[in-house]
Amino acid sequence: MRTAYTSDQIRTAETALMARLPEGTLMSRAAAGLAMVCANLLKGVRGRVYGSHVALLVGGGDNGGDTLYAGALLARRGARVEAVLAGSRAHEGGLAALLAAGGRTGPFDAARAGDLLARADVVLDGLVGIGGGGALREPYGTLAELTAEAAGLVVAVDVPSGVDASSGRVEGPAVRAHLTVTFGAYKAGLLVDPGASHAGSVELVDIGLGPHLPDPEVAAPTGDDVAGLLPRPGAESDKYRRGVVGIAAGSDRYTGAAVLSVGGAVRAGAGMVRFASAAEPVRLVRARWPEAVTTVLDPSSSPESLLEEVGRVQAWVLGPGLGTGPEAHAVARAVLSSDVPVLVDADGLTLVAKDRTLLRRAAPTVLTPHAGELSRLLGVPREQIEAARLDHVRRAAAELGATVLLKGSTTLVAEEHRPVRVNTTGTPWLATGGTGDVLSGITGALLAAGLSGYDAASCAAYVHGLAARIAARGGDGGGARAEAGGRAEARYEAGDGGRGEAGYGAGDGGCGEAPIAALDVAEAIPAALRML
Ligand SMILES: NC(=O)C1=CN([C@@H]2O[C@H](COP(=O)(O)OP(=O)(O)OC[C@H]3O[C@@H](n4cnc5c(N)ncnc54)[C@H](OP(=O)(O)O)[C@@H]3O)[C@@H](O)[C@H]2O)[C@@H](O)CC1
Ligand SMILES: Nc1ncnc2c1ncn2[C@@H]1O[C@H](COP(=O)(O)OP(=O)(O)O)[C@@H](O)[C@H]1O
Ligand SMILES: [K+]
Repeated sequence: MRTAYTSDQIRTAETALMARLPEGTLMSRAAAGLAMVCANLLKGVRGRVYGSHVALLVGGGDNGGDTLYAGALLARRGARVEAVLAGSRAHEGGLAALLAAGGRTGPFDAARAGDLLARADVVLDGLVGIGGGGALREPYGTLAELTAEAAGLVVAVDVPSGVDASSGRVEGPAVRAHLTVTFGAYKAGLLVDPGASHAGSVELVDIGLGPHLPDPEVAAPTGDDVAGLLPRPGAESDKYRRGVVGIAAGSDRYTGAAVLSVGGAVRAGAGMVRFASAAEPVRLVRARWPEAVTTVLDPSSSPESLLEEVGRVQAWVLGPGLGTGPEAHAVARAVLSSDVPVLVDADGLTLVAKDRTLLRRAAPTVLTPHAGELSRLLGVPREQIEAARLDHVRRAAAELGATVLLKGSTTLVAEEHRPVRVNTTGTPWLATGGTGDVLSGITGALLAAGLSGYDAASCAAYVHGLAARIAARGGDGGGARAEAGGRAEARYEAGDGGRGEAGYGAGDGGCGEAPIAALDVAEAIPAALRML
């Protein structure tokens, strides 16, 4: 599990560690790690450190201090290091070290900064780290914007300046780094969008903080974690023990969502899928997935007897394509009255947003909204949710008493009193109609197999993202493994090399990926499971 923390948690841990060490030890550890990563990058792009150009953007705090010391180490190895001192002050020891090593410094001047950035092989963003707050003030904001035109690689020191380290919020100009070298522990804002997409690939430098860290705020399961949680059939298994999932989805008007949700469940390994709906979706599901056992619901039945014909299930998926009228409401009421875990998605979420009494139940509930659906559930504008995803997914879990999986560029899973789980797989090609329906089926299958809502949702998101990447790469597992992942990994191979992440972590929709249809994602689930 990759764990991540807020700035306050990091500061508390640092204070405890610093009390045991001579002054300056942590900064020198951080700077040494940073310089080593930069030296490797320079060797990659220039063949050697000697003679390369390095630009330092230096703020007035310790983030600037790290940057100056790292610059000094690179200058000692023959790099031509020039610093823009953007603050009213600069870290004294760091500045002295850089000058003593032959580095050059100067105050902020837009033309000079632009010139430096055009020449540098590597630019270090040391404007602001965990001490940052709110939108960047001038001249930091201008410098952050100028980094977009840098010719070389942009390396963020600890955190990309302009990104809130605790939440990933970005309130104004912010550095978009190819690589972030972070110290001591991952900051939550590096894993959650929009911060995550500013951070690029993230490399952790150990400064000995580990024993002082509290419980994390955020955790990103690795492929090994997911593999350890996924159910596997044993010799004693039969279809009932593996888990029967009920799917109440689709309507005469919306039929595709039902086919996709059932596909997700079948391919994710449900022991059996029982599908209950109107006549037309039942006909289509039977045609595409003959494995599913289907029931045509009689809308004139009472809520108590509506699902009687369906048979026993261990978990329900409710909502994709269900519609939002009185008949759909009756189905939602019947499903949510059951004593088994229920996943509510799509139209089911609209029904629940209008009638929160549906959520008063004893068995676990998993809600899988995208930002628009969460906006309806919480009564908060969608943009606010997109800007502060971590805060809102936590709030939803607490307020609605459910496990909440918030979909989007970084999928988050929240449950009260647990770290928010961040998904690391996926590709922007997933942003196409119907892929969420597939996710609902995968999650339902895992719930039926007995995983908790929290584990089912986070494992399903991981498998779904992995399947999408395999599908986007043409369904060839071997080819996908040979290629590197997101833009940063492709260039620096800086991923953590964990199972799945090296070749299949979050993609950027570029290199070697092509558009996918939702059914392709369902079909690629077995290939994804084989990799875990
Ligand atoms: N603690 C440790 O043990 C270790 C810490 N380490 C390092 O220290 C970093 C934290 O250092 P820190 O606490 O000095 O804060 P930092 O991130 O440099 O920011 C403060 C500066 O930013 C400025 N500033 C703030 N907001 C701003 C805005 N919106 N717009 C513009 N300016 C803004 C603020 O300006 P001021 O408010 O003072 O005018 C001040 O100058 C941490 O990220 C890591 O890199 C490592 O060495 C490992 C050991
Ligand atoms: N920019 C993006 N990058 C990666 N994944 C995305 C992005 N946008 C959406 N997704 C994923 O695509 C899926 C879309 O689901 P959803 O919004 O429910 O669509 P639908 O209702 O059409 O099925 C979710 O799994 C979501 O996390
Ligand atoms: K920074």
